[in-house]
Amino acid sequence: MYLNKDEERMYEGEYGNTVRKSMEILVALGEIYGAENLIDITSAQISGVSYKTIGDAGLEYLEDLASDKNALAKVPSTLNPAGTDLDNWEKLGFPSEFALKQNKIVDAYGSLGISQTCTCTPYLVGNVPRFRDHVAWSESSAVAYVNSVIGAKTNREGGPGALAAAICGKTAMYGYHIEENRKATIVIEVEDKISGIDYGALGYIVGKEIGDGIPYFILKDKTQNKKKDSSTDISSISPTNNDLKSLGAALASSGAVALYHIENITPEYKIAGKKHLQNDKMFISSHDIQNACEKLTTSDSNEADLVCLGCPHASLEEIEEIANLVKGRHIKNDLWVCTSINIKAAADRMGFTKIIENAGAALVCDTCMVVSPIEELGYESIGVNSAKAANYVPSMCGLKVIYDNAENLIKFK
Ligand SMILES: C[C@@](O)(CCOP(=O)(O)O)CC(=O)O
Ligand code: SF4
Repeated sequence: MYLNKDEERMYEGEYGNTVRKSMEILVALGEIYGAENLIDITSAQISGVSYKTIGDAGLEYLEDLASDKNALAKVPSTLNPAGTDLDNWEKLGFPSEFALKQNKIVDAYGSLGISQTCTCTPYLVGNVPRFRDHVAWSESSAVAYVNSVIGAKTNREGGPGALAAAICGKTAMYGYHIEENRKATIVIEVEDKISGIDYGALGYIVGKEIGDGIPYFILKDKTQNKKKDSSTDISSISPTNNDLKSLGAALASSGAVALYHIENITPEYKIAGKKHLQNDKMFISSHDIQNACEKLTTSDSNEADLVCLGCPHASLEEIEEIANLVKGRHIKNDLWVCTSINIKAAADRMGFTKIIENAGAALVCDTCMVVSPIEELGYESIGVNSAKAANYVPSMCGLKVIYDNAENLIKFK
């Protein structure tokens, strides 16, 4: 692989051990994937933050990298969710040994110049690349969002690869960084109008079917087409950014999707094309969506001990919707709304946090139902409106799942 003079100096260790090790990781990845050179990136997003997923070995690795005071991230970089709410772990009942180790992990990242904002929706809080920027992100749902909705370019990096990229300000030129590799591989025609949890169910079905393919969605609404007496072949419904974050998260969790296109909606749909895909088509009906929702529910009961919303981390609008739903009422189940500290600060000011807390629920920052040790908090069943969470919680936490919209999951006294 070709390295320029400065990259060679990094590789030889002239900038210290951490830069050298990081450069070695980037070159090794580049060689595995056949990259010819490195490219500059404008941002990084680093997974591998929760003590639950990286353990003591991960903590040691990070403390070793952070002991080299010459190493600092070269580009704006943020962290994935941690295993606890870093400020309120005690109040929420997280085990103290876990919380202590968790704080050490986040401190090590901080010493490396990585922003200690722990969120899987960094694109809502300032880590916002521009169209066509090269970036190195690793949270799979954020990778899907930044590639598809924003049109920046990233591979699905692993945690160490994204951290190495942050420290060097570079990544290897292969995969989704190359224009040619961003073309759609299958057309998915969604025949009936979808909303709410249907987007997650759709992502779940398609991800399972296509693995690491690139879907080109056409979202239709049969009823509307009938009314207009036309059956045009273009997307006729318009998902919100929240719908897109649910769709991408699900696609990336049941499959290894990193990029999707939606006709008339996402920025690259015209270049990604569908003309070359005459024979590669899949049709999804409301019946398929209903089946997927049922499959994602593993609990026999219709009432969960804990309802956990915000996977990926909730936006301010989603928090407002929850506040409107619970305002002046008392919730029977425990309810967590997971988000970033930045969005919570805005929710505090808007009065949403107070409303949610008065109803008996909590706005939980920095963490989520998958990467926190909820299995140690005595819950047996969980209600989620995220297909990604529904897909991961049984194996990552061992709880029974109910997959439904928030208004059906939250029970009132
Ligand atoms: C499940 C996930 O959202 C969170 C756990 O990842 P990690 O602990 O940051 O490695 C990771 C992913 O989907 O990329
Ligand atoms: S499991 Fe969901 S909430 Fe947790 S880090 Fe992943 S996307 Fe975010």
